[in-house]
Amino acid sequence: MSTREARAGAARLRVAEVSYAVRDRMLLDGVTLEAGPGETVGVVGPNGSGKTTLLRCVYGTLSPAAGRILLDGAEAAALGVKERARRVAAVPQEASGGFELTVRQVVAMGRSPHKRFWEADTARDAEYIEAALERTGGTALAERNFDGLSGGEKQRALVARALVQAPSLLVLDEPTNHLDVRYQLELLALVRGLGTTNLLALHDLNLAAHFCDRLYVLDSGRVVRSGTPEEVLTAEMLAEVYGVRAEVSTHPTTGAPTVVYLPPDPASAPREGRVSAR
Ligand SMILES: Nc1ncnc2c1ncn2[C@@H]1O[C@H](COP(=O)(O)OP(=O)(O)OP(=O)(O)O)[C@@H](O)[C@H]1O
Repeated sequence: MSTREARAGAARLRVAEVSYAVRDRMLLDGVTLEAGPGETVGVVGPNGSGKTTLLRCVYGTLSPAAGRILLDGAEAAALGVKERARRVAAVPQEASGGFELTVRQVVAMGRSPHKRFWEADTARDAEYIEAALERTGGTALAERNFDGLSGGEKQRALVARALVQAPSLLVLDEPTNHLDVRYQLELLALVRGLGTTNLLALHDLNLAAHFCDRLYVLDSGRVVRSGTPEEVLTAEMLAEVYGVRAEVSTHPTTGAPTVVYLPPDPASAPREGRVSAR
């Protein structure tokens, strides 16, 4: 059975005017975002702009101070923990400890929202697990200790765990961070091909252009641009939001916008809070 067959459907996500503050600092300030069923939506923006905070609010490890998060029209906060986990699977940025579990055991944990806590794994669970391991290139890692894996291998195991959860919304925070270029491309193609609704934080704007249907740009906790990659990825946006010079063209083979970064103009002063060019 493929993970595509296992999927419960694709969710409609609506984030409406969500704010989140720590002490008196607004990390998210009235963020509104939508992802339609089956859409792959990218969240981009400079370091510290609020991407991880937003994703955590969506997958439920943070509760927004204001605003609403709706899954297929239902308040996410009102869903039970297990029901939310049946609908939303997350691949967080930092893999926490594997508690000395094997990769197969870590991946199997993704089935738990679908089971009673005393229920043993069934043959069907095993099929989900094998299919997810295979699709993420993790079959050969299955009996390895999770804590002993490289960053990229851990990332792939966590994606496999999210797949066996059979979510209708998949939330991935910098999923390509530790991956070599082949796995970056394979992983994003896999995620896009699942048919789930996908929300991804990405730093690589060329990958975002190629794999996302729409993008939201965060800056200082606010959405400052949104639209198709063609609409959002402009030299003007890169200068304004990231403080970099860039040229954007349409790739002759893929047809996607392609960003080429230029060295900083020595005549222009560095942006406040940014590392100056050496
Ligand atoms: N618990 C916290 N207490 C105080 N500040 C926090 C806390 N969590 C996050 N922040 C701050 O909130 C801002 C947004 O953080 P967040 O991790 O959401 O950004 P990001 O866009 O994901 O960044 P990056 O691209 O570096 O991963 C940052 O300035 C961060 O330092």
